[in-house]
Amino acid sequence: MSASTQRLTEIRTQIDDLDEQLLGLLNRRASLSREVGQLKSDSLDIVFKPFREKEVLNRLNALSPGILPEDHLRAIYREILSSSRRLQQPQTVAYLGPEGTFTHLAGLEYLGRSMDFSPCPTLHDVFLTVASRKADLGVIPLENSLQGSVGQSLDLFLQYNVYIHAELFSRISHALLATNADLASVRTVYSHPQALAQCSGWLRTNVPQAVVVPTESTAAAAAQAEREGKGSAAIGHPRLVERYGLKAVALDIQDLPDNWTRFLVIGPTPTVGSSRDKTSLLFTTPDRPGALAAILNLLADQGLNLTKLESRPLKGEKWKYVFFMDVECDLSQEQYENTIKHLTSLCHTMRVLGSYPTGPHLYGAGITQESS
Ligand SMILES: O=C(O)C(=O)C[C@]1(C(=O)O)C=C[C@@H](O)C=C1
Repeated sequence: MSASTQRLTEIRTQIDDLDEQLLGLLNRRASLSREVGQLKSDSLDIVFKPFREKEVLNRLNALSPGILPEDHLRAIYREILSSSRRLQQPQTVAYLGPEGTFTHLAGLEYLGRSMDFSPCPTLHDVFLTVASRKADLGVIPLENSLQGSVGQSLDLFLQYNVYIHAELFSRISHALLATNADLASVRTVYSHPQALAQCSGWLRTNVPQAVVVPTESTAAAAAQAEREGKGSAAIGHPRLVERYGLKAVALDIQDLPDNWTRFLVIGPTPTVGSSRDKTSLLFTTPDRPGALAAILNLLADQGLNLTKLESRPLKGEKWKYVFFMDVECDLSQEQYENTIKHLTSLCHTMRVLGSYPTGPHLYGAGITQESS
């Protein structure tokens, strides 16, 4: 036996030994998690605690000697936490399907593979499924760094009593997918309106002859392109290639390379407990001069930073608007009780959509980076 073969045998024996220890430790962790699950079920508490998960990940990252890269540590723990949640109680996650949409892939990368992911044909169905408690959680796209808000998602918060539990940012890289690799033969390009808009420059330059047709999702577009064959293409995640038997005719076709979508994890009940980083609010203002300014001044006086303020038309009431606001602070804390009361008195209607931790930035393939 050569020296290197002997060393290899020694190393593998040590790895086996460490794996045994890891197995024991993972089982002990699982058993403790089950106990937490029992306590939660006795007090009707929610299984998914994103702030605690962020705390676990950040603490380990700070303690890590660094041989294992941060991204790997986070990816491994994503699955440990996913399994831990499942041991407490299997969780169904509704998402805008079918399989392979950006929402699905972002949800998998954030929540891990031990969740029961359940596709919904429309965003409306995701909200309905969560609000009617047919799913424990839902994943929805909220806004894109190039195209702005997904108006439908904002509007659906008005229709359904669902709450925000977590957010995540996912890098979006689009591909043109078709059964046939010849760009000149493309007559129709299908995709979700957001994806079509994010690639509009590329489409104009590279397939000017093609008609663009919106679909409910990028994966639905891929299925359509596959059904129609030659002459049809779809825009979506390159991974749709395997699911729908298509070719990736062009990669990275979004008009700007740094293309990110912010997704939200929603649930049927509000979150409670430990301190979170930000709060989302939905409100309407009285129809009088300075109504919005009074709200903004109140937050400014408290030293609270706004990270988003967007108005949407109030359906059925022409030229009236509803505001969606993100505040960089956990307004559910007791110290903000008076601020919330004051805010509510300044609004016509006001709903706290949730307080939650600042989300990680996901780069695909399970490698993640936490935002600062
Ligand atoms: O601390 C909890 O509340 C737990 O349920 C434990 C645990 C974990 O495995 O660390 C599992 C699920 C939660 O989302 C957060 C953390």
